[in-house]
Parts: sequence; structure tokens; C-alpha cells
Amino acid sequence: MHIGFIGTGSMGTILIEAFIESGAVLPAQISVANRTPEKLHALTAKHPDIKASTNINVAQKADILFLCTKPLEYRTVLDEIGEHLTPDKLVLSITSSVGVQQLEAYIPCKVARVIPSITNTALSGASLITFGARLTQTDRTLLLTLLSAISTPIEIEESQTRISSDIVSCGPAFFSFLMQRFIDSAVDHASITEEQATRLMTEMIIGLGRLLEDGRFSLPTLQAKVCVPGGVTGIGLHVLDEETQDVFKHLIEATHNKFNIDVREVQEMFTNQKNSFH
Ligand SMILES: NC(=O)C1=CN([C@@H]2O[C@H](COP(=O)(O)OP(=O)(O)OC[C@H]3O[C@@H](n4cnc5c(N)ncnc54)[C@H](OP(=O)(O)O)[C@@H]3O)[C@@H](O)[C@H]2O)C=CC1
Ligand SMILES: O=C(O)[C@@H]1CCC=N1
Repeated sequence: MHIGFIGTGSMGTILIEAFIESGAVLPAQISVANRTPEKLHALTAKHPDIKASTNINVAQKADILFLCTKPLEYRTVLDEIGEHLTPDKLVLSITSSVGVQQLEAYIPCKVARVIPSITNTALSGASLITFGARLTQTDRTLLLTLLSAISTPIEIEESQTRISSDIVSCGPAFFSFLMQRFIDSAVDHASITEEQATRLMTEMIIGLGRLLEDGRFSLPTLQAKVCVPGGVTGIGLHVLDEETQDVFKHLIEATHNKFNIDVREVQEMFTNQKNSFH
């Protein structure tokens, strides 16, 4: 099995290195292409057995092809490689706004969407899968096995795409931001350095993650356990309750508004189907 990656930016590189680190894929099974060659040099300097090539060569060689560009760059890539995309290949969108049906209408391949997360760097966290209609059960199993090496793959409905990605893919940035806010306030209001507060925060979050992983407590139970009657946690939770009421409602509205714009732009990009490769 040969795996191709077109686009070796942030997420392309994360996926490549996670697959190698997990042992699920050997560097010699990977071909990569990127618009700016410097990024390829950095990758092949680290993993000499990875084959750096052109978009067309990567598409020709790959059994599974990850398209790791930004949404509005998909059409340019597909128009370049389209005639090499035979029906036996499995082509993957990693972006929420390029849907499975859009790709199926444009290319004759098996298609799925796999939305990764920066947490996959640590061979951890979820990846979100939407299977296209052309995948066989064997293809599904193959893809699930591959993704299981770097993540917990979770199948989602098309309609759940944005909210699932908000949690799984954007979530690490959102919660890092909140942690940084907590740290900044700690440094401003108490006698602790940023380094000390960051260390404490990091240990707390790792411990919290492990607690949640072992399934011992639900989120409400966990809060209740920490909240000693008449103690300080309840005072803090009250402040959070008062001051964060609509924060995530507004966040979700904002991400969904942006998503709707992206989806419209992607639809316009694919509207001219004259170049469809069927
Ligand atoms: N970052 C994240 O945490 C997540 C990202 N994603 C999705 O991943 C996708 C990529 O995001 P990210 O990696 O952060 O973005 P980057 O901009 O870091 O990477 C995109 C890469 O695509 C390359 N590229 C663009 N056009 C072409 C082309 N025609 N041929 C070959 N390569 C090309 C770019 O090359 P160049 O070096 O020239 O710019 C760049 O390296 C997005 O669609 C995003 O939605 C999904 C989940 C999480
Ligand atoms: O910021 C973005 O658009 C991407 C999508 C998911 C995470 N990062």
C-alpha cells in the first residue's frame, strides 16, 4: 500500500509524522508533494525514505491520497491530477468545507473525508470520518485501521461536520487559549511566575485527560466531587457560570457563519463541472 500526501503544511506534516511514529506506515510507503519545495526538503531531510515528488507523480503512485491543502486550493490540485485519479484509488478530503459528495461528483475515485486534529501528533484524540458511497467494507476497514494508529476514528454524519470539527479540531486551540487566560490571570493576581503556572496547568490538564479517559467520572460528577460544600471551588464555578453563559453559543455561531461562507465559496469553485474527470 502506498500513501500520498499533497500539501505538506501544518496538517499534512502532522499526519505524515504521526503515521511514521505509530509504525503503521513506513517512510518508504509515503510520497509527498507541496507547492513550495522547501517544506518537502525539511521533511525528507528528517525522513530520507519519504519520496518527494510532483502532485501528478504522487497521485499516480498513491493507493490512498490525502489532500492536505486549504479548501479553495482543492480544485487547482484536482484539475492538475484529475486524469491520473483512477476508480481504484481512495482520495481523502481533510477539510470540513470540501464534502464527500462534491468530490464524488468531480472525480471517479473512492472518496472519504477524514478531519484530523493536532492531538493526533501525540497519537491521541479523535479523527472524524465520513465515508463516501463508493467505499467497500474492505476499504472502510482499511481506513479505520490506518486512522486507529494515530487517533480514535469516529464516524460522523455530514450534518454534524462543523460542530464535530469545532470540538475535535479547533477545540485544542480553544482550550489552550482558555488555559493561557487562566495562567495570565494567575500571574497578574498572585505571586507565581508564568513558567510555574504553566507547569501546574499542564500537569492538571494531563491528569484531567487521564481521568476522563478511564471513564470514572462524568463531567458533572467530576465537578461535584471537586466542589467541597462551603469550599472555594463552588465560588469559582459560580463566577464561571455567570461570566461564560453565552461564550460557546457565540463561538459556535461564529464558526458556523464562517463555515457557511467557506461552503458557498467551495460550491462556487466546483460549480463549473466542465473539468469533471468522470
Ligand atoms: N491545522 C489544523 O489543526 C487542521 C487543519 N485541517 C485542514 O487541513 C487543511 C490544511 O491546513 P493546514 O495544514 O493548517 O494549512 P497549511 O497552509 O499549513 O498547509 C497547506 C499546504 O498546502 C500546500 N498547497 C497549496 N496549494 C497547493 C498545490 N496546488 N499543490 C501542492 N501543494 C499545495 C501549501 O503549500 P505552500 O507551502 O506553497 O503554502 C501548504 O503547504 C485545511 O483544509 C484545514 O481545514 C483540518 C483539521 C485540523
Ligand atoms: O482553522 C481551521 O480552519 C482549521 C479547521 C480545523 C482546525 N483548523
